Amino acid sequence: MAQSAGVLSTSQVGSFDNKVQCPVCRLEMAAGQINSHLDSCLQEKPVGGVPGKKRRLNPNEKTGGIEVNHPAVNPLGPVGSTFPLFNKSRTPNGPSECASPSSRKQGGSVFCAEALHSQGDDSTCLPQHSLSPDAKKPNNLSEKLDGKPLADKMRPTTLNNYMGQNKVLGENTMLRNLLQANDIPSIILWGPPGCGKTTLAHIIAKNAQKSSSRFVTLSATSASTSDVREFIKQAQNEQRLFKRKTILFVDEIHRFNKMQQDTFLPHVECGTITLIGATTENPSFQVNTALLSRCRVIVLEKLSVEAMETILMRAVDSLGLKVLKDGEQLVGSSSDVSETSVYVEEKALTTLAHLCDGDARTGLNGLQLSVQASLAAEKDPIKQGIVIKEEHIKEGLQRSHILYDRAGEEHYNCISALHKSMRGSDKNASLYWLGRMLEGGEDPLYVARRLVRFASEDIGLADPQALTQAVSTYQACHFIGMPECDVILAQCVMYMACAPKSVTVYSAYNKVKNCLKNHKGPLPPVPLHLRNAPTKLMKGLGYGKGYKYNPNFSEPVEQDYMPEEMKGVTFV
Ligand SMILES: Nc1ncnc2c1ncn2[C@@H]1O[C@H](COP(=O)(O)OP(=O)(O)OP(=O)(O)O)[C@@H](O)[C@H]1O
Ligand SMILES: [Zn+2]
Repeated sequence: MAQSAGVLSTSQVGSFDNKVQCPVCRLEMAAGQINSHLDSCLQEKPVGGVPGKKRRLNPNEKTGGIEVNHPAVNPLGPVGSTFPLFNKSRTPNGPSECASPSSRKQGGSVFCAEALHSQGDDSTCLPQHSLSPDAKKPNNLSEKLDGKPLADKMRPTTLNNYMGQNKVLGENTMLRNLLQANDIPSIILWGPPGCGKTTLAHIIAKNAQKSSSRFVTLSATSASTSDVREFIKQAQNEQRLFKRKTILFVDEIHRFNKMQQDTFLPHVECGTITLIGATTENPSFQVNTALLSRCRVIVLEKLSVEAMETILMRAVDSLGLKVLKDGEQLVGSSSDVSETSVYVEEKALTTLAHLCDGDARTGLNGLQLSVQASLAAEKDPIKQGIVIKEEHIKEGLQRSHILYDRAGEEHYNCISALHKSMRGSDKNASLYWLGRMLEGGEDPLYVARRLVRFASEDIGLADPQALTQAVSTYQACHFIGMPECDVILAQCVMYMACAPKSVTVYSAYNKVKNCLKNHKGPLPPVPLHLRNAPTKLMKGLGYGKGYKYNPNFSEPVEQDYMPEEMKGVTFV
């Protein structure tokens, strides 16, 4: 029997004395009322129950930490919809004023109708339409560059335009097979910034949309535990009322505290929620083990230079830029130069692909900035074509994007490289790694703390002064901060690299720790003669008895300091 979108069968509604929540306005009501409520609720949703007052549709409307990607403003269209039912009634099927028959234009942004993307390739659609809020003026470059960052506009919506990551997404890989079978397990995407974690999550979600799953984004940085509970309640309702699964995308999942992660657990387990987490941090340290064991970890890699070149070329095409091959000159071939042409040197693109270190966001936004800067600098663009050169690209890449991820793996990799270079007494390498961290925005105190540790661990008694140097460095950095403290750290790093090294203390103390760890049975008591005897009772018990106070003896004193059973054990 045909059923209208808003009507639920009795079996979906469940028992009449059950309380359910309306998936549209989230009002709680008796299950028996939901059908009639939905009919009116879907017509028009009043704000706070005031009839007649329309609810505004905000772009990327936020409810606490829960981001409801609204199809009216999301280029992904219905994929991002939290309440597809509601949206269905609001967005009539069929084309509207966009140039492409399968695209719709709403709320100032144009996006492709589901139908086109789900056929496969989105390349026909994305470059033409999604670059500009006004698709009618595709030739106006600066308009194309307005609004959202280029990287966002270029976000692929199908696997066809998703570059690289062949190890996990190539033919016959587990993930691709699961994607094709539309059988998505809970996964954690682990990879460096801008390698396509969020993009992949969206592609997966879009795929799942075909089986009418719901896709919700939750930001681990802003969602509170009550947001999480609220979200789970909704997911349960969706499951109960519409038999609809919820795919939850949690960016930066490592930022969720253990309690928040725990809240998800049972719901991931029972299948109410399919979790897609993204993290730049090693999940084995940062994600709750119980949650980790219920998710597959997919490791994404930095994008290769070739993949980056393809991504950049796609952006160049969509912006309508022309590529100036190596050796080609603009001047002299004036017949080719049309009035408003903007050219980009092939060499400049290659440089960009190398410089962005596998981070597509940095690459695309670097391209955007350099194009914008060149346009702004050109006084008389009508006369001649504009050429974007390698140096423009280099300027476009901000210094802070020196390929250093302060919070992630890079942070640990670099500090480890610094430590090892100093240990190897390589001044140059030590300074280099220091520079990589500081110029990348590392906290100077983090480096200084490591120097303090190094002074003792690797230099130790070979030059006890090193510890003083390191502590002074820490304090100096604390007083003056960056950028002035950079040279202080450099001085100390040089000192450490050049200092003589000794690990005698470090390894002796390790032996002590091991000895204690491996001790079987109760630890031996402290010998009575070494105990202090502040009270009569203790004295009576023999505390301190027979202790030889060394200054009282002119000769070296023979006395045991180790417990009886440890006699003769040495660490140094
Ligand atoms: N594999 C890819 N193929 C094509 N474009 C990509 C790819 N990866 C990233 N991009 C582009 O880079 C942009 C940023 O990527 P995305 O948001 O997926 O990165 P991320 O890995 O989630 O990074 P972060 O950890 O910083 O959030 C996308 O909008 C898209 O334009
Ligand atoms: Zn309602």
